[in-house]
Amino acid sequence: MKEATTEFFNLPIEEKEMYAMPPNDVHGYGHAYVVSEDQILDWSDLMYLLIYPTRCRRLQCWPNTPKGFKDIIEAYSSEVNRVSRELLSSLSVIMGMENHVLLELHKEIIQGLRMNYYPPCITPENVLGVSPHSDSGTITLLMQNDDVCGLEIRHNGGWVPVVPKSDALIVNVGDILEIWSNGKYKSIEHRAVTNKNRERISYATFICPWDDVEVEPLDHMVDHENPKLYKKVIFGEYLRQSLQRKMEGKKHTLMWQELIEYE
Ligand SMILES: O=C(O)CCC(=O)C(=O)O
Ligand SMILES: [Fe+2]
Repeated sequence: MKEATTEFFNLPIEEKEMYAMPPNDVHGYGHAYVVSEDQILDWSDLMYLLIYPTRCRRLQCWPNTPKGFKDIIEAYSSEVNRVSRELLSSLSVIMGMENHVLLELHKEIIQGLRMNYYPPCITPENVLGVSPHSDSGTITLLMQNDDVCGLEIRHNGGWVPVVPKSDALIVNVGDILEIWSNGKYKSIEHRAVTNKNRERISYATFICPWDDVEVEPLDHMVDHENPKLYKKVIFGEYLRQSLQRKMEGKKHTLMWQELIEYE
């Protein structure tokens, strides 16, 4: 997976543009969160593919080069899908439910793969690879290069690097798990910084509920001491709203909390 993806991003731009993301779309090769002509873009390219359910795939966006890349993506993603189902099952138990509950709440898992490519940057202090944000789904499973740092998480008002470990996936809590758990598990604010000498690639698999799933704090996570903190959202609408905004850390989740206070 790592070799094939590196080869893909190192192809001439004309070849990568054969898979270009259409305007107002998220599939294919391009750039995330482009919301205005005059914004400063993040120092990265990406390739986004919807993997599951298979009937939703846009196969014309799946790269033909390098040879066999499609099969590699398929094999990698089906293993990550297996791991994510195990994680949802354990999380259900940790949250005091039967092991199938979180998976069922998704109706059908939507799984997306975002491959982020960060070229070296001669002035890394002036740009970000990815601006601060939290992921919108339930959980994210992230693989990164073994030997190039870049990912940082927000902790105590500062940024802490997540040092790569070979053969390890990083699991991020996303906004939907934050809502279901009524804020017990907070989605993690994170960003990626760039590097002067080395390119870096990361592979983020987003696990999300089906588009029309209504998400709100689970009944048993709300009680006298833990009043309901989030209002109900429809996942698809929530996702589209967050894609239309320039990333600004976790401001969007705070916004709903305010909404509920004023309701
Ligand atoms: O490159 C990274 O480590 C982070 C990527 C990321 O946050 C994302 O794709 O949502
Ligand atoms: Fe992210």
